[in-house]
Amino acid sequence: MLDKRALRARMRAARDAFFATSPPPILAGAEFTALLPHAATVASYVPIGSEADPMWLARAAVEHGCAIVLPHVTSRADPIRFLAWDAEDDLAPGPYGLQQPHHASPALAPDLVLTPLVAFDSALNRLGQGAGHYDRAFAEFPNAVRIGVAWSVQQVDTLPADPWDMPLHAIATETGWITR
Ligand SMILES: Nc1nc2c(c(=O)[nH]1)N(C=O)[C@@H](CNc1ccc(C(=O)N[C@@H](CCC(=O)O)C(=O)O)cc1)CN2
Ligand SMILES: Nc1ncnc2c1ncn2[C@@H]1O[C@H](COP(=O)(O)OP(=O)(O)OP(=O)(O)O)[C@@H](O)[C@H]1O
Repeated sequence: MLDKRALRARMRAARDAFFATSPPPILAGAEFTALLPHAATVASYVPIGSEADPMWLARAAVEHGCAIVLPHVTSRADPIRFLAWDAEDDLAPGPYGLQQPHHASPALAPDLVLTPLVAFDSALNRLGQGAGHYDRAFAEFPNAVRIGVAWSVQQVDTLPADPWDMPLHAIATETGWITR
Protein backbone atom coordinates (compact mmCIF):
# COMPACT_ATOMS: atom_id res chain seq x y z
CA MET A 1 0.00 0.00 0.00
CA LEU A 2 1.28 3.47 -0.86
CA ASP A 3 2.06 5.67 2.11
CA LYS A 4 -0.03 8.76 2.80
CA ARG A 5 2.44 11.21 1.30
CA ALA A 6 2.77 9.38 -2.01
CA LEU A 7 -0.99 8.90 -2.18
CA ARG A 8 -1.58 12.60 -1.53
CA ALA A 9 0.68 13.59 -4.44
CA ARG A 10 -0.96 11.07 -6.79
CA MET A 11 -4.51 11.99 -5.80
CA ARG A 12 -3.92 15.77 -5.97
CA ALA A 13 -2.68 15.23 -9.54
CA ALA A 14 -5.77 13.11 -10.37
CA ARG A 15 -8.03 15.79 -8.85
CA ASP A 16 -6.32 18.55 -10.87
CA ALA A 17 -6.72 16.56 -14.11
CA PHE A 18 -10.41 15.86 -13.44
CA PHE A 19 -11.11 19.49 -12.48
CA ALA A 20 -9.61 20.61 -15.81
CA THR A 21 -12.47 18.75 -17.58
CA SER A 22 -15.04 21.16 -15.98
CA PRO A 23 -17.01 18.57 -13.99
CA PRO A 24 -20.69 19.14 -13.17
CA PRO A 25 -21.63 20.72 -9.81
CA ILE A 26 -22.16 18.68 -6.66
CA LEU A 27 -25.85 19.18 -5.92
CA ALA A 28 -27.80 18.84 -2.68
CA GLY A 29 -29.77 15.60 -3.01
CA ALA A 30 -32.57 14.28 -0.81
CA GLU A 31 -30.12 12.31 1.38
CA PHE A 32 -28.30 15.53 2.22
CA THR A 33 -31.33 17.76 2.80
CA ALA A 34 -32.79 15.07 5.11
CA LEU A 35 -29.88 15.79 7.50
CA LEU A 36 -30.55 19.52 7.76
CA PRO A 37 -33.39 19.48 10.32
CA HIS A 38 -30.86 17.99 12.75
CA ALA A 39 -28.13 20.54 11.97
CA ALA A 40 -28.53 24.06 13.39
CA THR A 41 -24.93 24.90 12.43
CA VAL A 42 -23.28 23.62 9.25
CA ALA A 43 -19.56 23.96 8.56
CA SER A 44 -18.80 24.60 4.89
CA TYR A 45 -15.49 25.62 3.26
CA VAL A 46 -14.23 27.78 0.41
CA PRO A 47 -12.50 25.48 -2.09
CA ILE A 48 -8.88 26.00 -3.10
CA GLY A 49 -7.43 24.81 -6.40
CA SER A 50 -9.19 21.73 -7.75
CA GLU A 51 -11.15 20.90 -4.58
CA ALA A 52 -14.81 19.98 -4.94
CA ASP A 53 -17.07 22.99 -4.31
CA PRO A 54 -19.67 22.51 -1.53
CA MET A 55 -21.57 25.67 -2.62
CA TRP A 56 -24.88 23.96 -3.46
CA LEU A 57 -24.86 22.00 -0.22
CA ALA A 58 -24.13 25.18 1.76
CA ARG A 59 -26.89 27.04 -0.10
CA ALA A 60 -29.37 24.28 0.73
CA ALA A 61 -28.34 24.62 4.38
CA VAL A 62 -28.87 28.41 4.29
CA GLU A 63 -32.30 27.95 2.67
CA HIS A 64 -33.17 25.54 5.44
CA GLY A 65 -32.24 28.18 8.04
CA CYS A 66 -28.94 26.65 9.22
CA ALA A 67 -26.15 28.95 10.44
CA ILE A 68 -22.95 28.63 8.36
CA VAL A 69 -19.46 28.47 9.80
CA LEU A 70 -16.19 28.30 7.85
CA PRO A 71 -12.81 26.96 9.00
CA HIS A 72 -10.26 29.53 10.13
CA VAL A 73 -6.63 28.45 10.23
CA THR A 74 -3.71 30.45 11.61
CA SER A 75 -0.89 27.89 11.23
CA ARG A 76 -0.23 24.22 10.48
CA ALA A 77 0.27 23.49 14.21
CA ASP A 78 -2.77 25.30 15.59
CA PRO A 79 -6.24 23.74 15.49
CA ILE A 80 -8.84 25.23 13.13
CA ARG A 81 -11.78 27.16 14.55
CA PHE A 82 -15.19 27.21 12.89
CA LEU A 83 -16.23 30.89 12.67
CA ALA A 84 -19.70 32.24 11.84
CA TRP A 85 -20.13 33.56 8.32
CA ASP A 86 -23.02 35.24 6.45
CA ALA A 87 -23.23 35.60 2.68
CA GLU A 88 -22.88 39.40 3.09
CA ASP A 89 -19.63 39.09 5.09
CA ASP A 90 -16.30 39.69 3.37
CA LEU A 91 -13.70 36.93 3.45
CA ALA A 92 -10.07 37.62 4.26
CA PRO A 93 -7.01 35.93 2.73
CA GLY A 94 -5.37 33.33 4.98
CA PRO A 95 -2.53 30.80 4.70
CA TYR A 96 -2.42 28.27 1.82
CA GLY A 97 -4.43 30.66 -0.41
CA LEU A 98 -7.52 30.17 1.77
CA GLN A 99 -10.39 32.67 2.01
CA GLN A 100 -11.58 32.81 5.62
CA PRO A 101 -14.02 34.65 7.91
CA HIS A 102 -12.69 37.58 9.95
CA HIS A 103 -10.70 36.17 12.88
CA ALA A 104 -12.94 37.98 15.40
CA SER A 105 -16.12 36.37 14.04
CA PRO A 106 -17.72 34.18 16.77
CA ALA A 107 -16.78 30.49 16.95
CA LEU A 108 -19.71 28.02 16.87
CA ALA A 109 -19.81 24.25 17.36
CA PRO A 110 -20.83 22.58 14.06
CA ASP A 111 -23.57 19.92 13.97
CA LEU A 112 -22.59 18.88 10.43
CA VAL A 113 -19.19 19.31 8.79
CA LEU A 114 -18.83 19.53 5.00
CA THR A 115 -15.29 18.24 4.69
CA PRO A 116 -12.73 18.78 1.92
CA LEU A 117 -10.48 15.83 1.16
CA VAL A 118 -7.72 14.56 -1.06
CA ALA A 119 -8.91 10.92 -1.25
CA PHE A 120 -11.50 8.56 0.27
CA ASP A 121 -12.08 4.80 0.27
CA SER A 122 -15.13 2.54 0.32
CA ALA A 123 -15.06 2.41 4.15
CA LEU A 124 -15.30 6.24 3.98
CA ASN A 125 -11.86 6.76 5.46
CA ARG A 126 -10.50 10.15 4.47
CA LEU A 127 -7.09 11.42 3.43
CA GLY A 128 -6.67 15.18 3.95
CA GLN A 129 -3.90 17.75 3.60
CA GLY A 130 -1.77 16.07 6.25
CA ALA A 131 -1.89 18.82 8.89
CA GLY A 132 -4.52 16.94 10.92
CA HIS A 133 -6.79 20.01 11.00
CA TYR A 134 -10.02 18.10 10.29
CA ASP A 135 -8.88 15.03 12.24
CA ARG A 136 -8.52 17.26 15.29
CA ALA A 137 -11.83 19.04 14.62
CA PHE A 138 -13.61 15.66 14.43
CA ALA A 139 -12.09 14.71 17.79
CA GLU A 140 -13.26 18.04 19.27
CA PHE A 141 -16.82 17.66 17.88
CA PRO A 142 -17.37 13.86 17.92
CA ASN A 143 -21.16 14.21 17.59
CA ALA A 144 -21.04 16.28 14.40
CA VAL A 145 -22.13 14.52 11.21
CA ARG A 146 -19.08 14.23 8.94
CA ILE A 147 -19.93 14.64 5.24
CA GLY A 148 -17.11 14.48 2.69
CA VAL A 149 -17.39 16.56 -0.50
CA ALA A 150 -15.36 15.12 -3.35
CA TRP A 151 -15.06 14.35 -7.03
CA SER A 152 -15.80 10.69 -7.82
CA VAL A 153 -12.21 10.23 -9.12
CA GLN A 154 -10.91 10.80 -5.57
CA GLN A 155 -12.08 7.31 -4.52
CA VAL A 156 -9.42 4.63 -3.95
CA ASP A 157 -9.81 0.98 -2.87
CA THR A 158 -8.24 1.24 0.58
CA LEU A 159 -6.58 4.05 2.48
CA PRO A 160 -4.02 3.49 5.22
CA ALA A 161 -5.98 4.35 8.39
CA ASP A 162 -4.25 5.74 11.47
CA PRO A 163 -5.70 5.29 14.98
CA TRP A 164 -6.93 8.92 15.09
CA ASP A 165 -8.77 8.75 11.74
CA MET A 166 -12.55 9.05 12.15
CA PRO A 167 -14.41 7.82 9.06
CA LEU A 168 -16.93 10.01 7.29
CA HIS A 169 -20.67 9.25 7.54
CA ALA A 170 -21.28 9.92 3.83
CA ILE A 171 -19.75 11.60 0.79
CA ALA A 172 -21.42 13.88 -1.76
CA THR A 173 -19.92 13.61 -5.26
CA GLU A 174 -20.92 14.86 -8.72
CA THR A 175 -22.28 11.35 -9.46
CA GLY A 176 -24.25 10.93 -6.24
CA TRP A 177 -24.31 10.15 -2.54
CA ILE A 178 -22.04 7.46 -1.07
CA THR A 179 -22.69 5.79 2.30
CA ARG A 180 -21.26 2.72 3.95
N1 LIG B 1 -10.73 24.61 1.19
C1 LIG B 1 -10.14 24.13 2.26
N2 LIG B 1 -10.18 24.79 3.41
C2 LIG B 1 -9.55 24.28 4.50
C3 LIG B 1 -8.86 23.06 4.47
C4 LIG B 1 -8.85 22.35 3.22
O1 LIG B 1 -8.31 21.26 3.06
N3 LIG B 1 -9.50 22.92 2.16
N4 LIG B 1 -8.21 22.59 5.60
C5 LIG B 1 -7.88 21.25 5.80
O2 LIG B 1 -7.19 20.88 6.69
C6 LIG B 1 -7.90 23.55 6.66
C7 LIG B 1 -6.66 24.34 6.26
N5 LIG B 1 -5.52 23.51 6.34
C8 LIG B 1 -4.61 23.26 5.34
C9 LIG B 1 -3.49 22.56 5.69
C10 LIG B 1 -2.52 22.27 4.76
C11 LIG B 1 -2.69 22.69 3.44
C12 LIG B 1 -1.62 22.34 2.46
O3 LIG B 1 -0.65 21.72 2.80
N6 LIG B 1 -1.77 22.71 1.17
C13 LIG B 1 -0.79 22.37 0.14
C14 LIG B 1 -1.36 22.46 -1.26
C15 LIG B 1 -2.43 21.47 -1.48
C16 LIG B 1 -2.84 21.28 -2.92
O4 LIG B 1 -2.03 21.44 -3.84
O5 LIG B 1 -4.03 20.91 -3.11
C17 LIG B 1 0.39 23.26 0.20
O6 LIG B 1 0.23 24.45 0.54
O7 LIG B 1 1.48 22.78 -0.14
C18 LIG B 1 -3.85 23.37 3.08
C19 LIG B 1 -4.81 23.67 4.04
C20 LIG B 1 -9.08 24.46 6.86
N7 LIG B 1 -9.57 25.03 5.63
N1 LIG C 1 -7.22 14.06 17.44
C1 LIG C 1 -5.98 14.52 17.20
N2 LIG C 1 -5.32 15.24 18.15
C2 LIG C 1 -4.06 15.70 17.90
N3 LIG C 1 -3.38 15.47 16.78
C3 LIG C 1 -3.97 14.78 15.80
C4 LIG C 1 -5.31 14.27 15.97
N4 LIG C 1 -5.65 13.63 14.83
C5 LIG C 1 -4.58 13.73 14.01
N5 LIG C 1 -3.58 14.40 14.57
C6 LIG C 1 -2.26 14.69 13.95
O1 LIG C 1 -2.42 15.24 12.66
C7 LIG C 1 -1.35 14.81 11.80
C8 LIG C 1 -1.84 14.55 10.38
O2 LIG C 1 -2.65 13.41 10.33
P1 LIG C 1 -3.05 12.74 8.91
O3 LIG C 1 -1.84 12.51 8.06
O4 LIG C 1 -3.93 11.58 9.21
O5 LIG C 1 -3.90 13.92 8.26
P2 LIG C 1 -4.97 13.85 7.10
O6 LIG C 1 -5.59 12.50 7.00
O7 LIG C 1 -4.33 14.32 5.87
O8 LIG C 1 -6.12 14.82 7.57
P3 LIG C 1 -6.30 16.37 7.73
O9 LIG C 1 -7.11 16.88 6.61
O10 LIG C 1 -7.09 16.42 8.98
O11 LIG C 1 -4.97 17.03 7.71
C9 LIG C 1 -0.72 13.63 12.46
O12 LIG C 1 0.61 13.98 12.76
C10 LIG C 1 -1.51 13.39 13.73
O13 LIG C 1 -0.67 13.11 14.81
